[in-house]
Amino acid sequence: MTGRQLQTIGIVGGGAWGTALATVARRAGRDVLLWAHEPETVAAINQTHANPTYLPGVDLDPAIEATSQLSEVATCDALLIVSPAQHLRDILGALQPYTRTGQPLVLCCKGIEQSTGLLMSQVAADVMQGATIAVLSGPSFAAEAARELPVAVTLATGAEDLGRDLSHALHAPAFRCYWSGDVVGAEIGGAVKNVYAIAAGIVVGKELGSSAQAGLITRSFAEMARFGVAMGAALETLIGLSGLGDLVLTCGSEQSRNMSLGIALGRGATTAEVLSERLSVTEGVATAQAMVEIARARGIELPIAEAVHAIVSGEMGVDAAIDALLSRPLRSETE
Ligand SMILES: NC(=O)C1=CN([C@@H]2O[C@H](COP(=O)(O)OP(=O)(O)OC[C@H]3O[C@@H](n4cnc5c(N)ncnc54)[C@H](O)[C@@H]3O)[C@@H](O)[C@H]2O)C=CC1
Ligand SMILES: O=C(CO)COP(=O)(O)O
Repeated sequence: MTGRQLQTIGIVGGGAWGTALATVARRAGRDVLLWAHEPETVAAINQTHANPTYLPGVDLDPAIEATSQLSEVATCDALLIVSPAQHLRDILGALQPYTRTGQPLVLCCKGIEQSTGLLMSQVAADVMQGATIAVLSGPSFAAEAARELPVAVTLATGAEDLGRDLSHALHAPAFRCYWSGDVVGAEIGGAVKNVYAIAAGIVVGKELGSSAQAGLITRSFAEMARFGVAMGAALETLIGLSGLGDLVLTCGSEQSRNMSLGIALGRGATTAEVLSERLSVTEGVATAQAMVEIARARGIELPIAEAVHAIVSGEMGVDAAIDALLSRPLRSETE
């Protein structure tokens, strides 16, 4: 039961996650219209009810329609914004003339804007002053959500009644949203876990063992918590689905594009080699740079994120970065 009219859901972004969220919203009983950047994705969804480029092997409900016009998708009651993080500003700028006051914009991308160091909600507030912003984040592989496997996520907004309404509007039998008032916390967890998933992949690619993997994930969470709290996140949120939950998922599965980049780096590939073979987005690369720049400016110590950035940018080799991490001075665990 929702308090406001959220029957039509517009999805802005026809990649794997946008398409998977379209299937979720449809199963939740909503009318769904998806905007995609590429005309061929729009044609495939409308004509063959599939998105073979970004979400192969999934049959879409024929009631899910696609459009190339932002003006059309903007007529929906709520909009899920599912672009890559580095394209968010341009897409919102193009969408802005068609949006309405009070229309919820649910940001589903996970990253920090590289050129400004802004979080996704801050980019949205910059482009669309006064917009009604929410964040959907948490452990959720697109292919699993689309196959109707159980998924639980965080839906964060400043207004609890909107969080509750959006959570109900997107609630499908296997898709659960838990609402939260901590927008910054929800987006920081989702953004920075991508950086640590690259590190976890390097551990696998270098065959450093299960003990190293557990140690790395735990120290990564310590960095996530230090960074997040300094940026205004609540620790409770970082311990939840959008923080620890997503860190555990993406540091533990080769399905993660970020972790699989790390595995390839650990086996000797370069970032450019791996990314040149991908159409899909690997958010941790740009976010690593944004994150270390923020951390340096604010005096937040993030040795693992620094190491990931040094490796993906080519400033340091994998072996040298591992040596540097292992030779850091000993310290109290909770410092
Ligand atoms: N795939 C997943 O399992 C999940 C992804 N996300 C997040 O969702 C966001 C989108 O990721 P995916 O849907 O996986 O994307 P994807 O990697 O499947 O596809 C790339 C997307 O980039 C778009 N794109 C490429 N060039 C563009 C341009 N110049 N302007 C605008 N868009 C352009 C494509 O149209 C496509 O939608 C990311 O921030 C990701 O972290 C969040 C949760 C799960
Ligand atoms: O965010 C995700 C799962 O929650 C997807 O992770 P990757 O982008 O690393 O594939």
